[in-house]
Amino acid sequence: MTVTVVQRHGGANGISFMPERLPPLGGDSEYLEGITHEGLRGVLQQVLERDGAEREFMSAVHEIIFRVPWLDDRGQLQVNRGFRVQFSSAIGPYKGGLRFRDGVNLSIIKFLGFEQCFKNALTTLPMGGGKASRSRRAGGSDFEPKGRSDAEIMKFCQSFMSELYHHIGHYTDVPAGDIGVGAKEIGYLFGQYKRLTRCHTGTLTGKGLEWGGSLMRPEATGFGAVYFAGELLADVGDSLKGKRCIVSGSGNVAQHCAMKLLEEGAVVLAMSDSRGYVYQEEGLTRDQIMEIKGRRSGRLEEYTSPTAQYVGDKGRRVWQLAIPVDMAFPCATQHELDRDDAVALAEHGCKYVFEGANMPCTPAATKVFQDRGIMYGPGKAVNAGGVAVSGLEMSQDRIGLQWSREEPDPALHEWLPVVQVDAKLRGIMRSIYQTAKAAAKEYDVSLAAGANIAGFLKVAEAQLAQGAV
Ligand SMILES: NC(=O)C1=CN([C@@H]2O[C@H](COP(=O)(O)OP(=O)(O)OC[C@H]3O[C@@H](n4cnc5c(N)ncnc54)[C@H](OP(=O)(O)O)[C@@H]3O)[C@@H](O)[C@H]2O)C=CC1
Ligand SMILES: O=C(O)CCC(=O)C(=O)O
Repeated sequence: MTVTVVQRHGGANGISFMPERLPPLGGDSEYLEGITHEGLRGVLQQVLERDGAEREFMSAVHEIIFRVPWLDDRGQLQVNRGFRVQFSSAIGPYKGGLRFRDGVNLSIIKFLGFEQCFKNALTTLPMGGGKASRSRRAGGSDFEPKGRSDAEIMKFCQSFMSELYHHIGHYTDVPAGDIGVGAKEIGYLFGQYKRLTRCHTGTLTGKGLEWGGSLMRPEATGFGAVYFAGELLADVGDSLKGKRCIVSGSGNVAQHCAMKLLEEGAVVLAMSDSRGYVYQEEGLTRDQIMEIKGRRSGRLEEYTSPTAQYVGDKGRRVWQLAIPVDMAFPCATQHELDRDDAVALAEHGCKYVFEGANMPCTPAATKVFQDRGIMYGPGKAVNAGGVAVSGLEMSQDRIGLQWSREEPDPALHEWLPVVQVDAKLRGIMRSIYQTAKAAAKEYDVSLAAGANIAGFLKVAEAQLAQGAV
């Protein structure tokens, strides 16, 4: 069952307009007018009770909220909530990740979609023969895969896709992974999509290499964050070599960020999860990070090492580690780094913060960075490498080829232009940095505001050129 909440005469922020399905804003009863289906009325009533305060935002975007029923291993019926929010398809199909995590709600999905819009605009990908990128879209569910069996995850994914497939397609809307959605979940989602549509198209990214995925999609976000940092440091006459770094999280983005930092000669002091962190004075080794990396569904507290220390997080977050630190890479989740954490980082000598996660620093934290002269790379620029390689995956799916990671494949380069995914990713991250910097200079604002302006202008100009539809 789907509940679509849209406004009759277009959205207040002028970004997205969808056909009318429900009456315009007004009293709650207006939303329910003419809806005779008992179940649908019940769901709508719940939506209004839960999210009724968000009327203005509800009117500006296309939101889809649906029930996801599935049977757990005990044969008990479970019902989760599924979400999808589409903002703008001005510069290409909607594009953005799916998040499966306890506590996911419409507000989180909206913020992710909003950031995604401008991030995608910054990627400058050549698509369909022109210079285009994808527009924003975000989705997910309050389903928590942690602690669930593979069979349960598969059943949930199949039920989730049984509704979502109505709204997606390789030229319409292309989901990917985010927190709680990795290669396994993408596989189950894709299988169900294919079963329902009978089409093997590139409708999801982050697919397995053998069935339409791109090399380097798993690494792309974390590697891209380090490439962005390298660009900024080089620009100010500094380098990553020997830099003492704290990386939060230990999931996809954090792991690849940490591995790339080591490759570039930096030192990774600590990594974390939602319960604590692992720390080693002289820096974690490649083997230790690889071992942490293997713990996707486990807990860091179960990680044992003769040298590294596990610290349970009882209000003392990884950012509060009382050791000299040069750089911070928050790569876990939104608002994980607050004002006190920013002050602690500043006091321990931190000079750079790069957001691998989406909006990990609170506004109060970014104010501290500004006041203390800490250089700050915003998420929509720093972590855009993931969606950029998703864009490359879409291109590969369209032409039915797989590009190489570094060296061109001699069998292909005779007759087709060859793209080396790693070089392309580096180039995209360089271009994002340069674009944000140029806008910051032109408008005399911070790098973060420069990234916002550059992303916004691309979307707005495309939209205006298309008659503001
Ligand atoms: N995957 C991608 O390509 C992209 C991801 N991002 C963003 O990067 C971030 C991480 O995503 P991803 O690595 O894919 O997700 P994963 O699910 O792979 O990993 C998330 C990690 O963050 C940890 N975490 C969650 N909440 C907290 C918290 N409050 N404090 C400390 N650690 C926490 C998790 O720990 P635990 O196991 O305890 O839950 C886990 O280690 C998100 O903000 C996502 O939106 C951005 C661009 C692309
Ligand atoms: O690869 C994608 O489509 C989206 C990745 C993502 O979730 C993000 O950029 O925040």
